[in-house]
Amino acid sequence: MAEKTPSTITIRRNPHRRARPTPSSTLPLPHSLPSFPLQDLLDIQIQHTPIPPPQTSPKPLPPSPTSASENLKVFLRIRPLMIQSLLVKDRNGGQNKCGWPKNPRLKNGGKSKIRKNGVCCISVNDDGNSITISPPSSLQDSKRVKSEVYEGFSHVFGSQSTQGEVYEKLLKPLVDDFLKGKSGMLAAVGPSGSGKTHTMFGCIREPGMVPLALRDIFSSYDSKSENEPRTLYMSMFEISSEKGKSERISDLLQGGHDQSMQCPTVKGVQRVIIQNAHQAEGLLAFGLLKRATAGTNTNSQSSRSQCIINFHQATHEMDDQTDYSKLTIVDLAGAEREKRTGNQGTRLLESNFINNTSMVFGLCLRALLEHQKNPKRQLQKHFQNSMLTRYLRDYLEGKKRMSLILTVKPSEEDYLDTSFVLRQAAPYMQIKFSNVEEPNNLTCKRPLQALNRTEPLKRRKHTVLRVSEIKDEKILGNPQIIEEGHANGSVDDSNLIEASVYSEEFSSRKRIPMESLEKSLLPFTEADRNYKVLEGLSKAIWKVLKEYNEKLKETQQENYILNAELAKERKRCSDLESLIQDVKFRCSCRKESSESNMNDHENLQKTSSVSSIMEGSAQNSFEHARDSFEKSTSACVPSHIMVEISKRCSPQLQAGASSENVDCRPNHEASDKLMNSCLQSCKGLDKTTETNSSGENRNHCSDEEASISSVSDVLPLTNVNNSGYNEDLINVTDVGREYIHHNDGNLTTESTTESAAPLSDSNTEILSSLEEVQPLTYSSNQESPVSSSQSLNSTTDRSLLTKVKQPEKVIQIHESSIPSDTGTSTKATICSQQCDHNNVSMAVGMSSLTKDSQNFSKPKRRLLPVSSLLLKDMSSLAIEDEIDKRKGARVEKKVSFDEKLKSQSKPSLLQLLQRNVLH
Ligand SMILES: Nc1ncnc2c1ncn2[C@@H]1O[C@H](COP(=O)(O)OP(=O)(O)OP(=O)(O)O)[C@@H](O)[C@H]1O
Repeated sequence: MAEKTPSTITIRRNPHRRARPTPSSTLPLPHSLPSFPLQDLLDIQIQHTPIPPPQTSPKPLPPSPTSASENLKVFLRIRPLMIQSLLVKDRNGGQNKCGWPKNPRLKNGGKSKIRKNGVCCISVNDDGNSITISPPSSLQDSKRVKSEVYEGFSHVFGSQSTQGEVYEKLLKPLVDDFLKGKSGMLAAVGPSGSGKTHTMFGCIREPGMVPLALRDIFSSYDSKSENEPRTLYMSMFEISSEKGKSERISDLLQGGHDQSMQCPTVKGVQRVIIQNAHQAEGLLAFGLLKRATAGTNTNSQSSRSQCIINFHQATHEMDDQTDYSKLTIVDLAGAEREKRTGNQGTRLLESNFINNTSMVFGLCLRALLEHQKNPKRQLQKHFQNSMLTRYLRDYLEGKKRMSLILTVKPSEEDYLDTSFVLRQAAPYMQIKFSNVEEPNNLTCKRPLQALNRTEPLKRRKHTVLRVSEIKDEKILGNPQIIEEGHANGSVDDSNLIEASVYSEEFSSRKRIPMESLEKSLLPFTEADRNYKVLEGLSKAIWKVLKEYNEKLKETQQENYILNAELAKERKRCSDLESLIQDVKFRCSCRKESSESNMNDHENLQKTSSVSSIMEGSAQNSFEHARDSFEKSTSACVPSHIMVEISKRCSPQLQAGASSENVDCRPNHEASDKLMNSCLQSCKGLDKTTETNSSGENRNHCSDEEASISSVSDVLPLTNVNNSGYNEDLINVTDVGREYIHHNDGNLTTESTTESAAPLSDSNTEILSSLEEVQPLTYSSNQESPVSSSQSLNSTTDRSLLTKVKQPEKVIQIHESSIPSDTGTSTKATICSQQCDHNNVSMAVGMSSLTKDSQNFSKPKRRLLPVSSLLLKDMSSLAIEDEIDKRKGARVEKKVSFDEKLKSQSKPSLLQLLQRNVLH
């Protein structure tokens, strides 16, 4: 059912809220929103304070004289300008020991600007506690930088101040406290070449703070020696850069070596008992000579390390390791800009180290100031970032008194460096030392100070595991620190370190209840869980990377194998190519050498195949044809010819059929002679052709034709290409021509006889037939274009006939019987097979000549027409090469045409023979 929807919607508005005054004593409820303090905002009265002049910077708050706590004393000393000019003079005069090239960015090698150094940019105000620094005119115009006033210094020493004046105000109070048992420290801070080392150590004519302090101390000892005999110890070492990568502590006293540091003490640094001031000055001079210095563009003898000198005072009742008071004097290496110094290489690495240490030093003081302004804010542990600050940790954390001396250069050229140092150091004056240790507390050494803090991560892990391990033992470290970190919402690494330190310290002493343990373990259990999660994640990543590494190795192995196989295949290909080249070379050699054509292996195989084919069929046909031939020609062919035919043909055919290496040359010659003999024998047939028309011969002929066709089938002509066939035809033609040539010789001797008539009469047809063949001869052999008619008509021209002849062709003649229906017909079956383009093996099955005629008185007359007709008929066959047959449809047509010719060749040949014989 559909619910009924109200026709009207009533919106209920909440009643108007009235702002309730929040009781000041009670906190607001968490769910109640405080009212917007509009009335309070309207009641605020804006006080129109006078705008300070633009050229002056906002004044830092001066230390309140009424404050009970003691502020950090910051002194300022301005180096004389004259000295700078002298330094410049030395630099230009070649007396500068600086071996580094001058900064190329400085125009004219800095000479023009150096001359401007005569202008001072710092002026000491009348109160003696403030200065006014004015930028150069160039900066005032371009960047609109105005003059700045820095005040609040404990004292400002002008350029004309002496070392004694500085000592009286700077170090004398610290020395007095030192003698009274109060520890203190004096550190010189300032840019490079500003006079820190000069202020601290001075020279023979103007001894610095340290010699003056020694003199003051020993004078005090001399006056109080009888009452309170004390022993003064001295140590001197430097902290320098180790190739720009790490820090190194070197003992500067005689016989000192590189030392290791265990905060805040330096392990192994010599403590030398000072007997008098003269001895101490000698040690100082030795230490300064040993100190790392180098020349830069700003200072010919620039300090490259932080030098620390400690004076320890002890009474005779104390042991060596217990100090009554301690005075530390630190000469920092001056911060420097690369643009000014032009440092390169090692100097640049040193410069980075020096600037880094100076920066950390300033950060520690800033952190201390911020912590003092806001005690809830955790004191940053910047002191861990350098050895110097670690060593001076107590001073930088405000637990011991210290004083700073800022040294600056007054020239306009150094305006940027000077203003930077002043801007950085101005806030330091607000640092207070409210928790200064009493003199008696100086003897107390914290156990944690002996711990090495260079491995905080390792210590933290150890602490976590340690806490988890001691969970059952209900032992925990300092709960106060842990709770402090827990109250702040986060546990800082430093707190963990501290906790670990104090846990070790207190673990053996204090047992706490279980509730506190569980409460204090919360951050550690969470950290432990996070640690385990990260550990599992890292293990998983490591496992995946390991698997990928294994796959990569497998792939590389496969790649190697494939490369090896590829190399093998390439080698094999190269061998095959070389083999092919060798075969080609041999083939070319065979081409050139016609005598050795048949020696080729493939040709031999083909020849052997042909011979093998012929062996079966031709042998039978031969036997049959020979019988027929002997039978038919026994009457008309002379007996000696028959004997010759029998002699030459039979062994050759038999040998050719049986032997693989058939040398067709003898067969060729034998066949030529056989042909000649046959033709000669046929000469006598021309007389009987007209009278011979017996039907027996026709029947016999049909039988013989069947045998010939069978031979033709066995010996197909498809292996004969155009050229080969033409060559074969030429050979056949040559046979006839030889015969003609041969007869020509006979005719020459009998030129007036009757035998000359057939050459001119009936042999005109032979000539015409040969004319048709002759172009093929020239086309295939590129002979000179001599017309066949001419050569043949001039029967006496032996040269031409000889030219037509190609003795290189290998011809193999097979005898077969070609019966003629007229009794004078002659059939020649050409069975040729071409092994290659230049190797022609031709088998001509010479049919037996059947003749009924008994008269062989003029064999010449009929011989020529018969052979010419035979050639003409054969030329008209246009037998194609088998290779061409395989090439396509066009070839198929030819194949069909050949087959057609094969089927039609017999009647046409017979017709031609009959027609010519009748003619
Ligand atoms: N108040 C001065 N009176 C006379 N000569 C001074 C004064 N201040 C510095 N000099 C000279 O200036 C040159 C550079 O001074 P010093 O080597 O003390 O500078 P620095 O601040 O120590 O430089 P760095 O930090 O590179 O070591 C020295 O030859 C020194 O004698």
